[in-house]
Amino acid sequence: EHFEKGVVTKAGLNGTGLRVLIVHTRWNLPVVEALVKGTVNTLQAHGVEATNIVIKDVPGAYELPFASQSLLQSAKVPFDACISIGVLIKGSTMHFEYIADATSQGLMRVGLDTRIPVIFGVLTCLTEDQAFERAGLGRGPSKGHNHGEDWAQAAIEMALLNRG
Ligand SMILES: O=c1[nH]c(NC[C@H](O)[C@H](O)[C@H](O)CO)c([N+](=O)[O-])c(=O)[nH]1
Repeated sequence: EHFEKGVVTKAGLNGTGLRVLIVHTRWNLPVVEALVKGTVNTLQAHGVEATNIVIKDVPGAYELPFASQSLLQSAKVPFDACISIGVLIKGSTMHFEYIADATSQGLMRVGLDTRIPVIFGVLTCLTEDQAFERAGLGRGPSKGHNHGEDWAQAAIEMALLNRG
């Protein structure tokens, strides 16, 4: 295991044969698209076949819990993990706080209720720059780090743990 930016990744994660659902929002789409790309590339780099990655989109972060639950429960072939991706950027009202809290509590509940690991792939940013940096699109001296890479690894690790 090595320690990088607070993420402890496990060496040797093998995702071959795992089926992963990705649900992403359309709000702040350029950042979301970079996060989805980082997630898919990392899943495939760890052996998850492209045919085993299903990608669906919803309007915003508030829709992520319902859509994740609905898609997990209606799947003809069960998923081994779900990665729910969105980008919340603080505006001038309290809207951000309410959505961030509802979405994080909701996604936690979906994982526990469906017994399928749901990875919290929602960036809760105070500024646009924070969002770009956490998608590896940093516009300053550093490009930042694409958190989709971490979410993909967490999904594989949790799916394997859940398989027992
Ligand atoms: O995904 C987001 N949804 C946002 N709002 C929409 C919300 O997620 C729902 O789609 C909407 O409230 C309808 O349910 C955001 N802001 O309001 O700022 C945001 O930054 N990101």
